[in-house]
Amino acid sequence: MTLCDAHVITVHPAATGNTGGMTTGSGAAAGRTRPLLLLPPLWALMVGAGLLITGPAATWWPLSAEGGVNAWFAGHRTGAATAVSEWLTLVASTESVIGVTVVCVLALVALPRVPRWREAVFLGGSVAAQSALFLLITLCVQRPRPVVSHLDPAPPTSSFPSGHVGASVALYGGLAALAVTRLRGPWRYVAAAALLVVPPAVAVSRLYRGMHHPSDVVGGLVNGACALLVIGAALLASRGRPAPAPTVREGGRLPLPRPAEGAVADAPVARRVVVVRHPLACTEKVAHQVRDILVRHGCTDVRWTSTTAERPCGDLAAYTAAGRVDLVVVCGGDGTVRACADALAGSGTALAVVPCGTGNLLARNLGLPVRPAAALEEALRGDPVRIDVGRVSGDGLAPTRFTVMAGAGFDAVMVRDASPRLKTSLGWLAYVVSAVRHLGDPPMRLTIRLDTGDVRRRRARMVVVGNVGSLQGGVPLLPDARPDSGRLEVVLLDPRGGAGWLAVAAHLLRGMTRGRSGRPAVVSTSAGTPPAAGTTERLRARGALEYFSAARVDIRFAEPQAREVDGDCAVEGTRLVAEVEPGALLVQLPRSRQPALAPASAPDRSGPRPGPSPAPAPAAAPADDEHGDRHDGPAAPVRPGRATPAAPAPLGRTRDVL
Ligand SMILES: Nc1ncnc2c1ncn2[C@@H]1O[C@H](COP(=O)(O)OP(=O)(O)OP(=O)(O)O)[C@@H](O)[C@H]1O
Repeated sequence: MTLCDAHVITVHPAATGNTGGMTTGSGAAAGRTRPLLLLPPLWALMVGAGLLITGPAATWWPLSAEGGVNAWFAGHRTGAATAVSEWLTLVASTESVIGVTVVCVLALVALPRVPRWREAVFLGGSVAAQSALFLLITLCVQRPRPVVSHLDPAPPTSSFPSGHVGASVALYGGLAALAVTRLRGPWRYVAAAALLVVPPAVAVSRLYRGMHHPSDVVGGLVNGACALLVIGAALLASRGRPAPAPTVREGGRLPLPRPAEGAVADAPVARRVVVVRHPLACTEKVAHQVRDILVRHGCTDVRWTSTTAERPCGDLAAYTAAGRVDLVVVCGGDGTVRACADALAGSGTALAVVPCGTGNLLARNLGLPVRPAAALEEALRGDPVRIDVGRVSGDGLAPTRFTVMAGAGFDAVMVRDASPRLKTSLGWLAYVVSAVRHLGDPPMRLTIRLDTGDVRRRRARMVVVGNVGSLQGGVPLLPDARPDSGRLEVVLLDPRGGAGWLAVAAHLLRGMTRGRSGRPAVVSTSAGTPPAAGTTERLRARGALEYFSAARVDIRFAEPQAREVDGDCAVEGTRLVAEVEPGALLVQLPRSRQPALAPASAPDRSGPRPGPSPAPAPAAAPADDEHGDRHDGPAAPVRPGRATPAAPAPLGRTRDVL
């Protein structure tokens, strides 16, 4: 089914998880792996060359002159040259090559905003393929080491081919290839040139140290280069230069290419689509992919709007006000998704997330692929699903909606103080760096009221109210949060000393490894008093984490505190009120993320449709809180993009560049 015949379903509570990596059709994958078939003939050729060198051709020129070359190097050894050659040998030693490869592979997966799985596999695969070829060749070819004094202990393997040289070609040549093809700017050529110097330098060092004949190092160069070319052809060749970026005109229709041959079979008729693009987060390449995917899915009426710091969902409100919009494709991070969700909640227009941000927590929690193109492709093949949104307000904080989490204290200062430069280079690790700086911040004094329950006094370093619960890496901050639960989950963090922080870390790590089984048991916190009706509360990690669940949460701080909404920082204030709008947002989700689908006739929990009519909200009886304020249940809904007149402050941009 495609968007054309979409119906409304509800998301299953377990529809969480995450995938990343490559999405390829089986035919394309088969074509791509074809170069790997070259490896056996390459091995045979190398073995043939080795047998020739050690057999009939051993006395032919230039092989007959190889002993002279080794003797010349041995006769010209100096202290400095020996030290340099020792260092070069170390750079290409088995331990170094394995260590550098592992670090680079991990960095390729963990550091970029979107994990570079293909590049990581290319690098690791090239080094592994080279090693395998080397070992298989030395099983068949036995060549003694040169007859000069050796500066290294001679390994038991054959002198032909050089393992050090082969490994250095695969590793440093592979890094050079990645630098040229995946980095930008002129300095990438400088980096590549520096990396490419390593293998020849290692080759000379092996001759100098008397460990190999010249033909051995040539064999090593050929071995490493062949492994690199074969694995590169299998993994990278099809992803060469991106096609020219589309001309995405603000508000304009896109020039429509003819549908590609691989167009989806059941492509719908023209659909009215608005693409909201954060121009700094969503690259031209991704925009181009989005355009092509939409075309393949038969979406011919596509309007693009760019966001700005002041208009975080661009002209979306104008488009939805002007007429029917079937789908809003959001190309940005959680901040852009939040702004669009705020405009679309209760409207019946579906939203598709193209994760282009640093955190992309909504996409991760909904189990969307983290690669932007794959996320859109899968979403368009799926169905619109209703999820809850939270609605947050406070002193100086205009009522607005969130899809992930809102909070105050530690997480808010972490978001506020994350360096824009580090976010660009390290991605979400920049938040970790910022968090470490605030580990010693003093706790907040606060009161919390759940639904119409009692006001509880607490101290905490952080309070987070979540619609979904996982942070980057699957850290289960709110293990019971479900985007369709009709409730919000709350956590108070109050670790006492280093032991408290360790207990929190251990608890979250256990939750990561155990997944859902790590959810906390329900316990009463107030000496035998059962949880109030409709709310639960739990203490975990030696009391450092306290969990609550409610449809409405009212938090007041003794002192003004930093606050954040879906990763955008808000002005400091003394109050944070959050309430759930059950099923208010339609999100296009892949079928694979919907283990159990409710029938198409599932009741629409979002209540009223767009416009000024009130959105649904949990029933809450009027009540006075301890400050004497009257709550008349959930507040009236926020009109998309509207701020309350009470001098609200807009959510702040936390970085200048992405
Ligand atoms: N053209 C622009 N120039 C500068 N800032 C912008 C622009 N467009 C949007 N913004 C700001 O970017 C923020 C949203 O960025 P983004 O979508 O990447 O969210 P994020 O919160 O950083 O998410 P993530 O953590 O997933 O990266 C909003 O604060 C918005 O005001």
